[in-house]
Amino acid sequence: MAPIISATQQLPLVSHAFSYSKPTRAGFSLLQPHILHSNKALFYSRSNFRPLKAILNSPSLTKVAGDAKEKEEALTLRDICLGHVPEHVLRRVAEVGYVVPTDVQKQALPVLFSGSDCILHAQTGSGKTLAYLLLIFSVMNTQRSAVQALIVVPTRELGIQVTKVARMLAAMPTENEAGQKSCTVMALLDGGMLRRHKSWLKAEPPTIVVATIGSLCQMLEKHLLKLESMQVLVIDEVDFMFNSSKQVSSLRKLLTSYSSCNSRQTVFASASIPQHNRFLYDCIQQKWTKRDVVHVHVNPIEPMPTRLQHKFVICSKKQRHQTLLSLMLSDTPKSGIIFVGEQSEKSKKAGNAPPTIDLVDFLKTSSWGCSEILLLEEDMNFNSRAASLSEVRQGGGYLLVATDIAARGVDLPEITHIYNFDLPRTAVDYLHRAGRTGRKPFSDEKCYVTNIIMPEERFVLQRYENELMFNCEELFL
Ligand SMILES: Nc1ncnc2c1ncn2[C@@H]1O[C@H](COP(=O)(O)OP(=O)(O)OP(=O)(O)O)[C@@H](O)[C@H]1O
Repeated sequence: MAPIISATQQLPLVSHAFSYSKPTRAGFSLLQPHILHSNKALFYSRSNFRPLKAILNSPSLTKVAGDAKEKEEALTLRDICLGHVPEHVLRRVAEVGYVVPTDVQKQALPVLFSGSDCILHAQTGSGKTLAYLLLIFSVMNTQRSAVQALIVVPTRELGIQVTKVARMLAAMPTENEAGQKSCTVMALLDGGMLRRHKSWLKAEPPTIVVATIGSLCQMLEKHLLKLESMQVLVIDEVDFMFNSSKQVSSLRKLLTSYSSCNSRQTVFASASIPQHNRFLYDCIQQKWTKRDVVHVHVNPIEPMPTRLQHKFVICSKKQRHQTLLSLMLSDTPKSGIIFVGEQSEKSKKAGNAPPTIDLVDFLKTSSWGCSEILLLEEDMNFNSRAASLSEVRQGGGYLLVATDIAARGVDLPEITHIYNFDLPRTAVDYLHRAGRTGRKPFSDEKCYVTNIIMPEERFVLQRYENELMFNCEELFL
C-alpha cells in the first residue's frame, strides 16, 4: 500500500473518483493518480460497469488523507492557480474578492489543470463557473487569433452572466502588461445580433465564445466559426441540455462531429446529474469525453445547500394568491423569486393570460408595497427579458415573478427568499429553483424556500424531500 499513500499526499482531494480501467492485483499501479487519492474510491470493470471493490479505507490512509486535507484547507485560490493562471487574471480574482477557494474549486482545479476531462458535480452556488473559467485562462494563448475555448449554456440569461464574469477576469490593467494581448470574449446567444457577430468573427475570432446551442450551430453550419483550435469545451447545466428535446441533437453533434474529444479538454458542469454513473458510462461510450474522465462529485450526500430552510403551507387553489401575499407580508423579503408554472397549451389556446401575468397584476394591486415587482418568462421578447434581469442586478429590493427560465444558473446573491407558487415538476427542478438563494459561498445567513401547495400535493413534496434529503416544515397562517 505504500505507493498509494505517497501518491495520496501529493494529490488533490476528490470525494469520489471513478476509473473505467480495472486495477491490477499488483498494487493498483495502473490506476490514474487522481483515483488513488480518495479514501473512498470505487473501481469499475471494463465489461459490466459494476463496482468491483470499495477500497482504501484503512485508518492509516485516512490519517494521511486527513493531514493532506488540513494543508489543502489553508490554500488560497492564488496558491492553487499559481503557475497555471496568468498573473493579471490572478490579480483580478483577488480584487473581486475571490481569495479562499470553495470546495469545488479546491477539488476540481488541480484535476482541471492536469488536463483531464472533468464532470463538475457540486451544489448550486458553489462556484463552478469560476473553476472552469480559471481552467480556460490557464490554457489561453492570447497571441493566437483563434477560438480557444467554448462555453455552451442553456439560456441567454446564463450566457450574459458567464460572459460578464469572463470579461471581468480578462480585463487588462490600464498600464497594459508588456506585450500582452487581451483575451476577447464573444457572447453568441439566442436573440443577439448575429449579423454583428458574423463581421466580428470574420475580422478577428474571439479567444473565448459563450454560446447557446442554437446560435452556435448557425455559425458552425455557415462555417463562420471554426473550432479546430478549441482547447477547452465547457457544457454548463449539462443535464438540462441533454434533457431538452430542442437542444440534445445539436449538442451531440457539437461533441462528436464538430470537434473530437481527443483534441480538446471537455468539462461538464451541473448541480444535478441524475444517474451520474450511467452518464459517465455514456460520456466514454459516445466519445463525449476521453476514457479517463474524472467525476468530481462534491458533497454527494448533501445535494441541497444546508443553510436553506424549507417550509410549506397547505391551502386550496383559490386561496393561493392570498396565501402568498400573507406569507410575503410576514417575511418582508428584500429580494426574492416567485416561481410560477408554465402556461398550459390548452390555456394558451383558450386565450387566457399567462399565470405569471395574473400574479404580477394581483401583487401590483394588493397591499404589497415593499419592493418592486418584475417579470421574467420565456414568452417575453429578449429585450424585455434583458431589461428585467438588468434591473434586478442594479440592486435595491425586488420580487421577480418567473417561470423555470430563472431556475438554472442565474446568480443573484442578494436573494434570500424563494416562493414556489406552483410546485416544480421534478425534484431536480426543485433543487435548481431552491438554489437561486443561498449563493454567498462563505456566508451562514439563513435563506428560505416556501412552497404553497394543495393538500393533494403533499406527497409530491414529500418525494422531493426524500430524493434530495432535506426537511420541509409546515407553516400555519
Ligand atoms: N472563491 C470564491 N469566493 C467567494 N465567492 C465566490 C467564490 N467563487 C464563486 N463565488 C461566488 O459564488 C456565487 C456562485 O457561483 P456560481 O454562479 O459559479 O455557482 P454555480 O456553482 O455555478 O451554481 P449553479 O449550479 O446554481 O449554477 C457567485 O456569486 C460567485 O461570484
